[in-house]
Amino acid sequence: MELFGVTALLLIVCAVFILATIVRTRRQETARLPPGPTPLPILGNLLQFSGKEVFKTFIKFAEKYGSVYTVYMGMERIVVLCGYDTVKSALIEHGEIFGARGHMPLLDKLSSGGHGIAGSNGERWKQLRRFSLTTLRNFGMGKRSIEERIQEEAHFLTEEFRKTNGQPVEPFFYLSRAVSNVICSVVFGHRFEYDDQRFLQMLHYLNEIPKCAASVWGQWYNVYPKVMEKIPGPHHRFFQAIERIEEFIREKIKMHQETLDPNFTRDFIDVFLLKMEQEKDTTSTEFHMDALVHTTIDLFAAGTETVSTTLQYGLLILLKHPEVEERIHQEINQVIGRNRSPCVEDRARMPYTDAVIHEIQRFIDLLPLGIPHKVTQDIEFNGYVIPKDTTIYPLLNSVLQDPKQYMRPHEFNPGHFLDDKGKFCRNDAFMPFSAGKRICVGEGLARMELFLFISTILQNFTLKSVVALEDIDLTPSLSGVIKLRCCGGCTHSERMWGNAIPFPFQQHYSLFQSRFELKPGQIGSILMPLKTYGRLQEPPPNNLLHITSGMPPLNLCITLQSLYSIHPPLSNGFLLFSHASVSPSPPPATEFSQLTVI
Ligand code: HEM
Repeated sequence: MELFGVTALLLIVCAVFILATIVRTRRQETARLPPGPTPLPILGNLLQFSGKEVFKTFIKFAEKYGSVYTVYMGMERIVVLCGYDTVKSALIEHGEIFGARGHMPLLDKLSSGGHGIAGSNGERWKQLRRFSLTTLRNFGMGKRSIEERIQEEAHFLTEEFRKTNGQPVEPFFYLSRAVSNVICSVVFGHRFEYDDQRFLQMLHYLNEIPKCAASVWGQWYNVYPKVMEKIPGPHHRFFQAIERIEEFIREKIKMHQETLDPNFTRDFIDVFLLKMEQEKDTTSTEFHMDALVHTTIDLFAAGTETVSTTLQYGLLILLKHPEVEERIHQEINQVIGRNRSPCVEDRARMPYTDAVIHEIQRFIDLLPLGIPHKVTQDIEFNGYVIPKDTTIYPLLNSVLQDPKQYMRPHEFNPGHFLDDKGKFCRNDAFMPFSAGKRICVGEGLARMELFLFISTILQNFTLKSVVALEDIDLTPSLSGVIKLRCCGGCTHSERMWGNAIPFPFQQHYSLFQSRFELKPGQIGSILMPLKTYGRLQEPPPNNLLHITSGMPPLNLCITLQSLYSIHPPLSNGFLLFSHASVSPSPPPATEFSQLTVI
């Protein structure tokens, strides 16, 4: 009995000693880490986050713990960097150490465990990034420059707008095709017709990626990937989308292999295939089939959704600020006129337009959290020690809306990029593309596209809102890793994605009533997929339901209700309230056509 008592006592002493050692080691470790909110076991600080606008919680923490702090997303330790000075110091001054890609399960899934540029590190990342930048640059200077490809596409886009003949249109529907065609032309060597079924399928799948990243489901997946893999939910659409995109890219590569001519490289894939051939005997080569597939996916995906969402959001902002749009029209009139297409050189002579585009990007703050980095070694930073391999969030939102850098950070104000003489003025805290070693590969291309598309659209059309300006809501409908802002019914669709719980029909009903009025003789179009999501393997580009005027509102609602009850929304394609109508007549010599937006 006595022996038992002594053994028990010894065990207790040992347990207390071990526990004390663990607590001491953890204290020592955490004492040197940046401060932060106290985490719970397993959950970390998750309960303190607002599901919808994660970045706002990050900003709140910064107010309490300072510009460098530690949070735990589940069990993963993350050091968050806030404000221009801190982010610049890390990504630029200590760029070598802060320049690695951090852990992000959605990205790992997209890059199939670290192939491609965005998800890789080390020698693989260096080689693939350098190769992609050089190849993109060479295409820029080649026979048919990237600028010409964008001009051509902007022309197709305005022609498409014109074809709608006064009917309302949803700009995103068109913008994503046009933008994607630019990167397709560089990567695959050709553009697609706007009604090409395969192309539309791919756009549908591409659209699932940001939607997942912006949704609560995507955020949970980023924290508990293994658990979420097993739980059903809309995030599985993302996995399916990646598989389909990968199949498509592999098909394209196969076609390229069959027709490859070493003396005439048509596009990015051709140049990569030749590089693979050159290095086929080098055992350490990074140029193999998986790298080609995933680098192509990176360019195709990153090159489509980012720019088209920026354009879509940008048009909405211009709608809300007609005085800004008017000044762009004046600048277009003075510098470009009506008889030629806008070109990149015009940008230097159009400071106001340039400032507006910068301000659009700053204001919409597309990737508020940035994309995670990690540190490649222990580093003493701002008085703290960040251990090797810690995931880093460079909070781009805190840079783009840093009150020390921008006069009125939460307002849309092109003056942020203009001096008192109206000249364009740079601001180093303009970091929508991030900064340092990992800065966006497509920055140059994206900036060219934003300028050429916006100036071409406004050279041909004026935007007109059919709702009161104060009813135009610029709040993003979803905001996780990426902010999404869609319009009209799309907002609903995005919210559905976020919550995955169907909204009661009544809400749709009131939305229709408030936003969609059919007048006699007028045709309104509602873009609506007719297949169920469950059965839907392909996007439904042509399954558009056109509801003509004269249909009694009741009928309209019954039709929608019955469709809605069987068909949960699936993408931008669902119930997209038309957003703009385009004047059918060619532009008069001195005036612009009208793009009426609801
Ligand atoms: C408005 C448009 C765009 C925005 C706001 C944007 C923003 C960003 C941001 C914030 C990053 C993360 C940088 C970091 O890790 O710190 C990034 C990375 C990247 N972007 Fe973009 N991007 C845009 C357009 C494009 C385009 C058009 C392409 C394709 C040509 C592209 C390709 C990439 C790639 C490949 C990466 C990964 C770079 C790396 O990990 O080294 N992006 N982008």
